[in-house]
Amino acid sequence: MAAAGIQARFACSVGNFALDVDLDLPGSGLTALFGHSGCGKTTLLRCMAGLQSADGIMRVNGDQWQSGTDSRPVHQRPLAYVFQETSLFPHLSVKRNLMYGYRRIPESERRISFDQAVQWLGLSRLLGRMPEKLSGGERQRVAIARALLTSPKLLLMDEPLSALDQASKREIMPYLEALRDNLAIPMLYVSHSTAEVARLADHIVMMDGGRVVAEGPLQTIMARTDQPFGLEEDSGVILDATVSEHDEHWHLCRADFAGGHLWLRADGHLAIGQRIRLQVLARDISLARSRQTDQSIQNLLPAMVDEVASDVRPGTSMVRLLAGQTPFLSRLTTRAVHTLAIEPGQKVWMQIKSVAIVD
Ligand SMILES: Nc1ncnc2c1ncn2[C@@H]1O[C@H](COP(=O)(O)OP(=O)(O)OP(=O)(O)O)[C@@H](O)[C@H]1O
Repeated sequence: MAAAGIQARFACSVGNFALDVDLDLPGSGLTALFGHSGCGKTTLLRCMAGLQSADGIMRVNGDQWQSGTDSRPVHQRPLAYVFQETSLFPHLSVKRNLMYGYRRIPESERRISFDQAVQWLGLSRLLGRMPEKLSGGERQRVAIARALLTSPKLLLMDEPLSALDQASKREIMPYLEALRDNLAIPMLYVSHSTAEVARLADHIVMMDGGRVVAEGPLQTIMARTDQPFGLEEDSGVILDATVSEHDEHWHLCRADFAGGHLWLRADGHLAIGQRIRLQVLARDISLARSRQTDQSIQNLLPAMVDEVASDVRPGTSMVRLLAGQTPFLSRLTTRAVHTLAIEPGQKVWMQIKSVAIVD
């Protein structure tokens, strides 16, 4: 049976820059390509698309696009590419922009219906508008819907939000989350922004100097004590959780995740059953050998110490913990680690001072 997932192995040079990657990525969900400017993210997308010639292999859910010198040209690769700057046809309405690619796909090969794309991107009220009458965020939503209506098997997005202001970014995020949760095809999403990646990604590829320096599920990468994500002050884990209970009296709500539950301040808009992403920063978790109830912190979770990275900076250590299978990070002084004799395998209580909803 054909292998699921994306196999992308490329070696190429562009001027003085060399790209050399060997990736096996999930065949669905959103994979973020992350790294400093010039590390090769766009070059990698261009190789995948066949826009940049490279030696290598490209397979998408069992469909081979390239193997050695046998390489399908870009127009024979069923993918869609969304860029930072949208290029809608200025003389066509939103609806006609959307129909442009859709009409060219034979009905039997259409995998996403017109109505479905319009609904996912919230475009029903915009169909009659001309592109010049759209905000930047609306234009980008139209561009994404138009890309989907070509029925791609892979969606490539190169910094699709970077030309937008903060308000437009916030507005478009829920649509991207809906795509991540509903689209059957994989999405590769280039971004510089840790906030975007924390909110949207299921999987991360970190690049540096044309190579992959870390790769894996978001939760796993964020919980590494060596912090390949490059975060310092903001190191912490991301949890997928579900709102399960409201405590009206104390204005709190309970969010369940795979390894337990956490209480957070109830924002009126959270509905029971709603899926949310939570961030718990390493600096907001302290550890105790026993369950301490005579203190103010309410979120107390039992966990096992998985790894201790001493002196990640002078005097500061990073402790990786597991609550069930869910990893957490706690940043402690190295003195506290010694005083409490924190070591792998030990059972401790995490005292979690603050939990934030990623939005
Ligand atoms: N046509 C070209 N000729 C010469 N060098 C190039 C060319 N295109 C890209 N490069 C170089 O290749 C390297 C990788 O570029 P690439 O655009 O892939 O990086 P990136 O990670 O996407 O960066 P950014 O986040 O700034 O978009 C850079 O050093 C760039 O200068």
